[in-house]
Amino acid sequence: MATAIEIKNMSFAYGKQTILKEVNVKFCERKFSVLLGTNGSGKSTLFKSITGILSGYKGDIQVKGIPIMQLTHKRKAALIGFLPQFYQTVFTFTVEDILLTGRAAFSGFAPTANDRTLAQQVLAELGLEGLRRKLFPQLSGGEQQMVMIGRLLMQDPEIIILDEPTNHLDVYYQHFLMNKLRGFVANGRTVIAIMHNPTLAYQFADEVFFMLDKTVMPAVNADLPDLEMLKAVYNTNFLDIRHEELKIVLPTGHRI
Ligand SMILES: Nc1ncnc2c1ncn2[C@@H]1O[C@H](COP(=O)(O)OP(=O)(O)OP(=O)(O)O)[C@@H](O)[C@H]1O
Repeated sequence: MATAIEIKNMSFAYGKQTILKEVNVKFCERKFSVLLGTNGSGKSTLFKSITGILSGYKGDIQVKGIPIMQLTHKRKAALIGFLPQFYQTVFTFTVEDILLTGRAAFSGFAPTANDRTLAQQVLAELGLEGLRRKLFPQLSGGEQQMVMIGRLLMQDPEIIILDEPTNHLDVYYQHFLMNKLRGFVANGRTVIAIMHNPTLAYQFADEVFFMLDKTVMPAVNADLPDLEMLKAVYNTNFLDIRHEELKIVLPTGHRI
């Protein structure tokens, strides 16, 4: 299986605070990989490094064999799309404007007719047609999140990296989005996401990874919830509940 992203001997510190230590991990092409881990364990720091937002790391991060920092802006936009955990717009852009900014690396600030047609298609694909002329800052958190997913679709990168994509989404839209992400993979894209819900991770991902002790560990079996690993990561016990094909892992909430 070809590698989309490879991280070799990577370490990162904010000042004297070491966040990531000797991370070695490969994310496969055309797979849906999920990274689980506790708050503050370094997941976003890792993803910001993978996407070239943070550059102060030691070691190597390669995208399809090329060090991320050597990619031109346009090449990077064709390869990697990133949904950050936090975003803010100071300008009162409409939803359509926000979608069109997804094409900025390719069309500059002059969207083409094709870009506008694509925006219509993306709105339809995500069931957001009614939001087209609305002002982005006036949308609900979940609506904004779906529009930002749409912006990624406009960019149409080979590798989609998402930091907590189900943030703000209701339970229906969480499943809707996870199915969409599976669809992207079926269409040949690579998806890598940080998530906080182990049940959704095991339900939808091809590969599961854990952030533990400042490094990334792969799950031994992404089809079978690893209760011992979950316990080590989250410091709480988990119940493993089966309902037909569904594997539900439920934290008991008691600190060990
Ligand atoms: N810009 C920064 N300067 C200094 N420390 C930072 C900075 N950004 C993050 N940190 C610290 O680095 C650690 C890792 O943060 P990070 O955002 O990578 O965690 P995370 O695993 O994504 O957490 P969460 O699940 O809560 O989003 C935290 O202790 C955080 O306080």
